[in-house]
Amino acid sequence: MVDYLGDSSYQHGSANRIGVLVANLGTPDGPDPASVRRFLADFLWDPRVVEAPRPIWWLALHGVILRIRPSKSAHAYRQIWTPEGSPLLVHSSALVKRLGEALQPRWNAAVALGMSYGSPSIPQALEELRRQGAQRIVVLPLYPQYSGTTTASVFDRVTRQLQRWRWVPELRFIGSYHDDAGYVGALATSIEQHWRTHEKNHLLFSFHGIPKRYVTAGDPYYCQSMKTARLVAERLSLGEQEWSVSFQSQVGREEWLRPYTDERLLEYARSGPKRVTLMCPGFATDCLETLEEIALRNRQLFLEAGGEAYDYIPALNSSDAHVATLTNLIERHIQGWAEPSHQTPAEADATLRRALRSGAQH
Ligand SMILES: C=CC1=C(C)c2cc3[nH]c(cc4nc(cc5[nH]c(cc1n2)c(C)c5CCC(=O)O)C(CCC(=O)O)=C4C)c(C)c3C=C
Ligand SMILES: [Fe+2]
Ligand SMILES: [Fe+2]
Repeated sequence: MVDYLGDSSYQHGSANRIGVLVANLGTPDGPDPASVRRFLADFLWDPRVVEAPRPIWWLALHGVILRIRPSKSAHAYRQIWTPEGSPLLVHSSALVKRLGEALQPRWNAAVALGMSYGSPSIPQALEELRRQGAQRIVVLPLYPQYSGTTTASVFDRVTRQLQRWRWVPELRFIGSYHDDAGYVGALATSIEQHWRTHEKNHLLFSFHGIPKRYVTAGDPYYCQSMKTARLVAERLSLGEQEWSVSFQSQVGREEWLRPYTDERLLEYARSGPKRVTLMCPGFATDCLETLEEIALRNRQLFLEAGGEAYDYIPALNSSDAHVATLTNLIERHIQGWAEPSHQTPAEADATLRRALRSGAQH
């Protein structure tokens, strides 16, 4: 159970460092059915994601879903796969690299990317932070709106791994940033910039859906999504007819949050507005659900049903505005941890080594 008994170098490398674990959902290792199957088996078995009685769900998952969905999803992944790999991983890695460049010099913080499903995993990221001497860890799930299905599964994976640590770090967990002024401002600026070079059309905010039942049971996701959309619309001084919200990516037969993005787009294609701008504020980075479902599939659906114009505004990804916003968010959660240091990390290390040599207990 405890892996680190007798590891004398444990956390002494650069004592008292701050670690930042940036978490995202994850993605398959490749756009082939076998890789997608491995990813979906892990993802869809998470009781945070699918709340169903385990034995029945196991039979449905392994008996039906994992026999059909992997090849369909692999086909979708192939439409958006890049030479560098899955867009979600490419954008998340670039974002985390830039966050590291911003946070390392100011706080001597170590930053690592960990995914709930697939790799790099959350345990891998935590072990990397531990190796780098992180004794205080901020966890930032890249989900602006809290949901039990996403944010809480990051929490589960973090705490499950920390149960194996002898010396658990101090921990701060960022639950959501759906109404953060920097985040709202970055979205609004991104839309304004888009409208400088494209026509200003009806703005449809499409969020990933979840089963309606979860919201009825207390998940704040719907309210936080609506608030984000309202705040961005207010920043842009949009009138009531100029924007709306919908929910995408339903899976299965149960009712999910409405209106569904594809159904809403078909209504718009028939009876207007026939010219739309799409944005997905709930996705910190572009991924299958934005690039294949929104930018390709729904665009085609809309235009073939009589729609006239359809623009997709990319996620914030590793843009300057996103890096600045998240750096600021993390720094606010570091406050009070990072006291002005009277010793450089090297001096602190030397002090510790002296103490250990002189036989001091620790
Ligand atoms: C079956 C239930 C699902 C729930 C509930 C759910 C919630 C949810 N998901 C995201 C973000 C992402 N989901 C992504 C892919 C994806 N999601 C589901 C199912 C549920 N999601 C599936 C089966 C898949 C895999 C792809 C497919 O087969 O359709 C992704 C993209 C991953 C990628 O590799 O690019 C993201 C991101 C949120 C934010 C959310 C609840 C708020
Ligand atoms: Fe999803
Ligand atoms: Fe999907």
